[in-house]
Amino acid sequence: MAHVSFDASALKQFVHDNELSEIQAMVNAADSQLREGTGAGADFRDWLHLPTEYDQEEFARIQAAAKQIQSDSDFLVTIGIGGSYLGARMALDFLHDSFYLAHADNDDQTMVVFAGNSLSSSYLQDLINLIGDKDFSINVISKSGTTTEPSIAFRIFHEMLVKKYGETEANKRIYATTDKARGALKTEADANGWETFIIPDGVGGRFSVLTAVGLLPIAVSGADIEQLMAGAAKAEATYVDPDLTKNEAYQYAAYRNILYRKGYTTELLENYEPNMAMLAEWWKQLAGESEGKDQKGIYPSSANFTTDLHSLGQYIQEGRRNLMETVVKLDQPNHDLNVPGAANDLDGLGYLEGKSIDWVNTQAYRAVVAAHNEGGVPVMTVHIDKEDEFTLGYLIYFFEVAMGISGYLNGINPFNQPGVEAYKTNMFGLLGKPGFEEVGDKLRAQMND
Ligand SMILES: O=P(O)(O)OC[C@H]1O[C@H](O)[C@H](O)[C@@H](O)[C@@H]1O
Repeated sequence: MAHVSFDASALKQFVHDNELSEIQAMVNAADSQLREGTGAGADFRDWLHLPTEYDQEEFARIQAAAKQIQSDSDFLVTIGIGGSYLGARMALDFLHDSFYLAHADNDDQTMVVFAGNSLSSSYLQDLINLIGDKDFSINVISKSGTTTEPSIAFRIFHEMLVKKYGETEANKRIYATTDKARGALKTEADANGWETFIIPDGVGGRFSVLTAVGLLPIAVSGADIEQLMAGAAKAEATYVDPDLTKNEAYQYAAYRNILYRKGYTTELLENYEPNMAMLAEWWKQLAGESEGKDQKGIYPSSANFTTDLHSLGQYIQEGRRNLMETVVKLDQPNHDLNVPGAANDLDGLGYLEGKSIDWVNTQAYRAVVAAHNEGGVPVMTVHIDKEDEFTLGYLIYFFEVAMGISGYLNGINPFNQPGVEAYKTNMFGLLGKPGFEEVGDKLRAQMND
């Protein structure tokens, strides 16, 4: 059985059979842009071959660093935001049990915790309290080395580390993942002798989970990064033929573009497993930064089922008809339970007695697809067979390659993100960063400060 399979059978009333073959020529063109580097942003396609061409020396150093951290630390504070955070975070949720952090007192396990992904001081204080006087190391991750949120968090935990261990020992407990030559973090790392890992030039942040950015924290958590890469390598080999009848990742890209052009401008990535909520957050950056530009693009959103059927469900069923859905459906949960019997059957669930809860979950999924179809919402499904490293690597590559093709199909550069600078310039103005005084003055005048 395929580890990841794409199912468009519920699109029949929304997309005619001929439409897929009619978009094939455009897919061929997008494929050439992506594979041959003739499209915009061609310098940022090195993620395409990461699973098979990863620097083996660096991979071995990641494994060795993970072992070292596991042996000397109760916590790894992983500091980063956006592409320097979401991949590892979603992988941890996906690969570990639902109450991962509740095991923080287990001496045998190094807990990976995250900082620098918001500007919440309460969060930072809570994390400081959680670590308490336990042993910890830091993995600071930033391609640019100057992003505000991680830089502030790093100051906090760096200071805490030096206070606890002294300068020399602290320097041995800092692992910096950054650009190979440029940037503030690289300069600081070299000056202090921190072990460094590389975010390759040709890999943008949102495509970097299969570099040290994701691999080091994932390995520290105890997950098998060789299997993760093996799954991605299998996907790399699988999704090469541009023929839409043979390439399911390309099919996904094609269908979402066909639907987008019909007015389905928002896509919800959905799951039926709470530990996949962060998968959607990772996917939202991948899709949003890749495609939302030049005043166009599918708006990537998400919903967690069956939970949100009791909140967003009404809107999806009957609200404005601009929604499409992509369900990531797990076919085989790690655990299954049966619905227990009850003496009095007051809740009327007796008819489910002895049935597996996962079977109930799957019937819910099937019922929702039919209801949403009926309500005018096209639903696609990406089936995954289990929640393990191999399948996750496969799934990561499925979405990455689909996003590259999808961006070119919509006539944009999928690999830049010029729009993220606008708010930063304003923020630097308001914060009084040297060089941004004029912006600050102008904004304050507008705001009547
Ligand atoms: O890794 P860094 O340079 O710190 O960047 C972290 C993130 O922040 C930026 O604002 C970009 O929008 C993201 O694409 C990037 O992943």
